[in-house]
Amino acid sequence: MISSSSHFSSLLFLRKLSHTVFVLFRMQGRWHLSRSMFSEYQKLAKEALPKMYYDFYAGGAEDEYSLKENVEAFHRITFRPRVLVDVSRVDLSTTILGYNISSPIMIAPTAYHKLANPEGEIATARAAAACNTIMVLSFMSTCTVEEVASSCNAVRFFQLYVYKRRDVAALLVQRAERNGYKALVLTVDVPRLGRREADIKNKMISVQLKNFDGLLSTKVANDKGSNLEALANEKFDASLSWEDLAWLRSITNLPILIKGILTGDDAIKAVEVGVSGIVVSNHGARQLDYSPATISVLEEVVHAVRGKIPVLFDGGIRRGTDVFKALALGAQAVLVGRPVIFGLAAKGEYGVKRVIDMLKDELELTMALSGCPSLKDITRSHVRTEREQLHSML
Ligand SMILES: Cc1cc2nc3c(=O)[nH]c(=O)nc-3n(C[C@H](O)[C@H](O)[C@H](O)COP(=O)(O)O)c2cc1C
Ligand SMILES: CCCCCCC(=O)C(=O)O
Repeated sequence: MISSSSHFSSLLFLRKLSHTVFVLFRMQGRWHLSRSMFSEYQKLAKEALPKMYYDFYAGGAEDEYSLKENVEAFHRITFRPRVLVDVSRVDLSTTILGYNISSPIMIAPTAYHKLANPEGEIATARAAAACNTIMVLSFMSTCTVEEVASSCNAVRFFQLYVYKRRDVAALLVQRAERNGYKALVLTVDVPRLGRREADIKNKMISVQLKNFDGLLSTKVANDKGSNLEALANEKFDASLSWEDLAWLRSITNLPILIKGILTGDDAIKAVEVGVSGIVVSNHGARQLDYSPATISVLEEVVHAVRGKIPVLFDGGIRRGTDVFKALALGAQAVLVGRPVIFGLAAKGEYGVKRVIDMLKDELELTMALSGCPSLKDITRSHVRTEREQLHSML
């Protein structure tokens, strides 16, 4: 990782290769190739994991166009920093749905943490507590709702998929509520599972999830392709629609956020049905390939919402600069998926904490260098989007 250092006598170029930003720099007379901390954790995760699991975590849908775009669209946004602002103290703290957290960086819901580390979601939750941030526990968690709740004092939200067996979804919601989860995050972009070709080739497994013991089986074992795809086809309710928000509200008192919004039109509907927030997300590019990079649609959604509910964001966050860009374009906070999993696979709870701390440190530096002592100082005019750059050339 490159840190601020006077040892660098030259910095040759920045170039994008897949998810990795390489910087060739000259230090003490020799050329070195550096990579971001994210890609170092990704590399460690790849070494630590069986290929099937690594491919599941890292992969996207079909051609993986959106997977690359989620990351690369950030690279096309530049800064408009302000100088001579007192940044001797930089405050990253914020409030999400009334909960104070140390920075606007939260943990996205991701499935199957025990495939990355034997402690599973408990390790992730403990890292969230240590970083004083919010973890969104996946509906497809390998630890139970109760185990994660009793493992630490992290503020936890619970992500919900709606199974055809609505009674099972309702039971999980009630267990989450009883165990102190503070909000529900309804994921709406998986009526069917995206075509993840690595998982199909690897015949990705689906394990029995303890949350559903005694309720239904989540283990599918066939050798025809992705068992996850088979499970989703068997269990997920593809008929879920806007009308079902009323049903969800009738079974819980928790605030409901909708995750998976990509257009202003759907954002307006979300406000109309009365949810407490939305997450702009394309599911880490694992569902509809050629869906837009999430950062490229954030502003459209923010404008449509007109400040009525908080807009959260995920997809492609790999650097503190990415967090800053999302906030400048109107997100209240961001969620990170793969970086957390790679931290978990590489170094367990410590790895997750390191990944979050690294993003926080980078965000703090970005704020200082942009002249923003607090999050409210980050404005739209601190970034220049690709469209603005093109416009200025006309
Ligand atoms: C391995 C993996 C598993 C995921 N599982 C879930 C899940 O169970 N529920 C959900 O709503 N989203 C899930 N997601 C999507 C994430 O919540 C999030 O939208 C995405 O990872 C953000 O992109 P990023 O990985 O580039 O940070 C998953 C993503 C990955 C990579
Ligand atoms: C049976 C479907 C499993 C989905 C696994 C979690 C998820 O959302 C993902 O993107 O992967």
